[in-house]
Amino acid sequence: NKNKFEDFLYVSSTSGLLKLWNIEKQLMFEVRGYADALEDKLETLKLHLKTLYHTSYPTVAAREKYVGNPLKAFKLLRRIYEDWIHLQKYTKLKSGKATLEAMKQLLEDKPIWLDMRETLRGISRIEQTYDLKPIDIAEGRLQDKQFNKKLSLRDSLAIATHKYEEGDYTRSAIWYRLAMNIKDEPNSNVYDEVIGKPPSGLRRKFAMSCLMHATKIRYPIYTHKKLLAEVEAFLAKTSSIELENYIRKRLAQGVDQFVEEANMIKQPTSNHERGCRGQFIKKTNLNCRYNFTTHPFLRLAPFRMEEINHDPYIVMFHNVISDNEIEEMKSLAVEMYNGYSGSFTPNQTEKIEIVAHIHWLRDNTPFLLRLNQRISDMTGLDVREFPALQVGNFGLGGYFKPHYDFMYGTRVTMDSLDGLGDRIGSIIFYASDVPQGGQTTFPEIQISVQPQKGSSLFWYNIYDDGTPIKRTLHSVCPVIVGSRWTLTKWFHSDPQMFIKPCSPRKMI
Ligand SMILES: O=C(O)CCC(=O)C(=O)O
Ligand SMILES: [Fe+2]
Repeated sequence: NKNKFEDFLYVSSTSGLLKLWNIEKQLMFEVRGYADALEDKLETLKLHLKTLYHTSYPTVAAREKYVGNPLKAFKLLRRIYEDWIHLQKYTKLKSGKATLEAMKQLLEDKPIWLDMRETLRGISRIEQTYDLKPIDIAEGRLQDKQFNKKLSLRDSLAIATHKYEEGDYTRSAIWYRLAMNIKDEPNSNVYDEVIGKPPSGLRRKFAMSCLMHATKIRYPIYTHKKLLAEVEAFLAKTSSIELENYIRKRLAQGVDQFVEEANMIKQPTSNHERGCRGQFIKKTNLNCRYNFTTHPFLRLAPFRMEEINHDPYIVMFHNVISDNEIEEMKSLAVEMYNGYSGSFTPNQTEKIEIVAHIHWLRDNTPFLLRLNQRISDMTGLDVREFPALQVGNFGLGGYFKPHYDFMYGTRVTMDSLDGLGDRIGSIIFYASDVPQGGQTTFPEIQISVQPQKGSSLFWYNIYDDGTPIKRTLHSVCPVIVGSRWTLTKWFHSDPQMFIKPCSPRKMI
């Protein structure tokens, strides 16, 4: 069934990636079954051989004596006349037919090219956003954590090729260089025999990347096509000895040289990136307090509220969803769909991306009722007209570009607002800790919030007079390590007409 996964990418959520983990587990089970079947056959063949001759007959005289025995001679002739053809047939029998069929079935659901490309983009996004060094990634260091996983020659090669195709020649040169330096991998003989030898021509690809990199620095505005023409013209008048010298010189220079050269045409670091790298200065004029006021019930069980920012008003509520509730949420959201990035700017040219997998909880389950009640208690806002909640689960390098949650004055129609008016506020429940990356970041006000399991983040997107608050621009940093789960609700304006607590309109 080809269409089943036409659009659904495994890599876009950890729950999708878990499916892949299960597929590989089953594949390994089948291969083991296949190997067992081969072993059985081997064993049978060896046993059969044993039934033929028990003694060796080293001399001609001994062998002549053997065939001189009528019983032995008769058996010999009959065997070759009748039996051996069957043995020959037996060798041709396919072992482990069922396991081979099962493997074929499993591989029907293998990731499609788009999945592979998104995986490569995810890795690249982590590398670039957090300014990680390729060598660190290849050796299993992500920020300050060392993991016991290294990238293989084929892994590095796939990344290098991807960078080249994406037009990042600096990094493709660095990754090709890295791939060239990977030698004597453990079990590489077995790997080469089963999977095939890794592609050759690494030196030339490295040279191409170096030349494209150098040319791009000279002509930053050139398209890929023009750069390629320039490089090919250069190559046409370069002898193979000259090229080899060039490669040696480039290899001797090391990677710092590449980075230094690339810095000459590099875009400045964005606030989103700075936020992800933990470079925002911590605000000090903020308080923690208990919210007793939005609902009478809260006088008995107040929410612990931490102010994150004053204008726009952003607060974090602590311990507002329990581990049990989170498990319940996940069990209600087994089937997940692509969640797309929507850049809600009027003249957007950017491509829409799959950023996570989502599930809309719409059924009137006890979970939904309970959470909506809590959200009302926490915020004082009315959620009865739009009770649905959105579950989100991010994948490898999953992120969200800077965007607004309001739709004010954009191409988005009222239909997509469920006819309930603009999204005046947003609340995100963090349904997991994220050990590395995955912060919710506000680039304009330079605030970055690390998800904490059980907490939630709430802010207003729009002033009481209906003006959108541009400073609510926010993004999600690429997840480096961890499984990022969220539960989101957007508050629409119309149901709040008479109850929204008045926050003063401030001029910015
Ligand atoms: O998951 C987050 O932290 C924010 C997600 C978000 O901005 C959105 O879904 O609009
Ligand atoms: Fe958002």
